[in-house]
Amino acid sequence: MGITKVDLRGVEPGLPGWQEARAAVTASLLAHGCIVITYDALGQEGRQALFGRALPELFTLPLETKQRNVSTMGKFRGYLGNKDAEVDNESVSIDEPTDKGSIHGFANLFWPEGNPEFCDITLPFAKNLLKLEQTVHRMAMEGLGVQEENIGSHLCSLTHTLRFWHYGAPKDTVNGLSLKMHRDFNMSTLIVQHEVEGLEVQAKDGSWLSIDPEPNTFTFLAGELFTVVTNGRVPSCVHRVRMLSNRERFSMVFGCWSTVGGVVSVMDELVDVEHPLMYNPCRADEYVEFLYWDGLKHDDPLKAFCGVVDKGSSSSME
Ligand SMILES: O=C(O)CCC(=O)C(=O)O
Ligand SMILES: [Fe+2]
Repeated sequence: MGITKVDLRGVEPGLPGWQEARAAVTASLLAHGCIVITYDALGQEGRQALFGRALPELFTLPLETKQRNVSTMGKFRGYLGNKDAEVDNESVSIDEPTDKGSIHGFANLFWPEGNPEFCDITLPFAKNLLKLEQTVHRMAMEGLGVQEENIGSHLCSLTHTLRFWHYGAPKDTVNGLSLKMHRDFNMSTLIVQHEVEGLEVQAKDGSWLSIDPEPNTFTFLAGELFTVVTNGRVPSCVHRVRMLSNRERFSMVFGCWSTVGGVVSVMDELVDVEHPLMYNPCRADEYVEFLYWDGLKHDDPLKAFCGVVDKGSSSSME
């Protein structure tokens, strides 16, 4: 059994096909925190321009140039590099990629004469990914019974990044592990693969499912903040990158975050007698700091950070 794949091309609220697609999206997110989607976000030419030209060019630039990619929005937002570790991967990221100025600012770091092709492709691509992300969030919220006005304010409270990854041919030639297993600590992620396999997600029974790098497919992963807003109903997806063919790989990741300093809370409708409140309101930037300093001390860092303490199990404290 693999992760469900759903075709969201032309699927809009109120049109035929919305309810069936919503049921499939909600069921897969509840089961795995993951869904694979067919969507028109990047045509063949755009795919070739980004994966075939811009990213290979960018990642062959000197390290000092790539390290100019810094973010004012918090830890883990700019250049990330692991080239000296047991894995060979690095990435750069654009804050607010649906803004033309952000994309130009990013391109100018690497192509001082500008790169109109990169900018002209990336802006509409990021806008398409934003629309897809909003569709998936809306489907999950509707599927769980959240009211329209709360869905609207949730969608308005989000910010975005577009991260580009490069993985060298795996150093670990037996297992091909190129990015360690992890949960994303943001709200959600849409992953775009190209030609080279790698993304694997963990099913509930602990087995690993690989996601084919088919063109026009996008993998939506719920992050830990999605678990908070859904009161624990949607698990954050555990995933990793494992490349069994001896090739380099590029991928693109559209990340969704709460606003910097914004408070993330469980949605009212998702707390009831059967589903008592699981998480206290929390700030994502504080969670990132917590993970950075204390994350490794805990099996479930999210619970340690903002989980509601079960009063029944605290009797030894009385
Ligand atoms: O490159 C990929 O497919 C996955 C990247 C990833 O897991 C991440 O950016 O958090
Ligand atoms: Fe990830």
